[in-house]
Amino acid sequence: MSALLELDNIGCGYDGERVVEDLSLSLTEGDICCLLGPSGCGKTTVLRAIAGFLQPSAGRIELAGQLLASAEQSLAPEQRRVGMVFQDYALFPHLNVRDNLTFGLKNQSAREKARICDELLQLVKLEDLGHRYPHELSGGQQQRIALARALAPEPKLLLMDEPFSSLDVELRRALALEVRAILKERGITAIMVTHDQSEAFAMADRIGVLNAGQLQQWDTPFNLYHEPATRFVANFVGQGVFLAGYLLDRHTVRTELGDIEGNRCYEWLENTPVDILLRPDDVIHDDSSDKRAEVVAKVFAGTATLYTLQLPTGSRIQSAFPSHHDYAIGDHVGIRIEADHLIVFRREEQAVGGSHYGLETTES
Ligand SMILES: Nc1ncnc2c1ncn2[C@@H]1O[C@H](COP(=O)(O)OP(=O)(O)OP(=O)(O)O)[C@@H](O)[C@H]1O
Repeated sequence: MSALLELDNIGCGYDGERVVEDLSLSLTEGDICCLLGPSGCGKTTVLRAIAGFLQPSAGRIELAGQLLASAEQSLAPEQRRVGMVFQDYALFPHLNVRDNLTFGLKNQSAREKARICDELLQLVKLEDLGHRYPHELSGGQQQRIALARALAPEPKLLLMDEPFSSLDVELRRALALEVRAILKERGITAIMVTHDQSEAFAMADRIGVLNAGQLQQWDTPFNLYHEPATRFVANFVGQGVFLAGYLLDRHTVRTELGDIEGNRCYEWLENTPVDILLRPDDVIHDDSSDKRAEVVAKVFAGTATLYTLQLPTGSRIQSAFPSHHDYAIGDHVGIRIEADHLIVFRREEQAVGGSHYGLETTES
């Protein structure tokens, strides 16, 4: 599949101040992507630049080979064939659902508009509500109508800015999956902005993680979790903690939990100080293990309980135990590490000898 949208080193901001720097990404036709990141990192700013509400001060934005914007020129929003769904639905309160849906259709006959309307109402499964006014619809129904309205002019690209954030958690999840199915059915290419990871994971083929206006990684949900490219992504996506250690050889990290061997080769020298990312599913409950840790916090989550465990040196790790193992704060539990995808980042300090990090306590 070819790239539909290309952002090439764009920079943009407000009042001469750059908010987004050197951002490049390429979106394949038919893909749904999410921009994910903490509040204020620039997600909406990127969306506004693509929609045409903000002109980039550097770089180029192209859609299907056509230049949408650069520092020198900018195509008007209505000429871009880019649809937009907003957080607050933005339906016209004085128009009923059918009139909302056809509002943006200027060149079609009444008959053609009626056909498009029927088709879209069927797509979002609200066939019987065409006569209702926005205030007579639930939040989820309003957002489905807002989606249908954005699809009516057949945009090449759909942008959605936190489309589910006004809805309660249960409805958000359900609607995220439903909207994904609708977009896939129509082969719509879309970008959604969210700061909710589970929503991004449920919706997206590809996720861009932003921090302070910089794209940290543009990847599949699987790779973001298992192969985070930066410390920020490792911290921001999923759960887990860093445990200090140093490189024993090119495959093995020595930590206070013993020597942990991963499935890859590191290019750093022996004794390089590193931090190893341990996800809760890398730390396995094992009563027969001689590695012990103290339970210092626990969060029950149905099928599993997330324990925060303190090691003899005071370092803390997390582990998800099946929830029928019920331990109390202060209990000591056996653990072992099972980490195939060993995620390691170099720690910026002097190389160390073998007696650091309380390793004496865990070496046999
Ligand atoms: N119209 C504006 N004028 C000046 N600064 C702005 C304007 N809009 C946004 N900003 C600033 O630009 C930065 C990025 O804002 P943006 O809305 O893109 O963040 P975001 O990642 O979408 O955040 P959130 O998740 O909170 O919506 C913030 O520091 C914000 O204060």
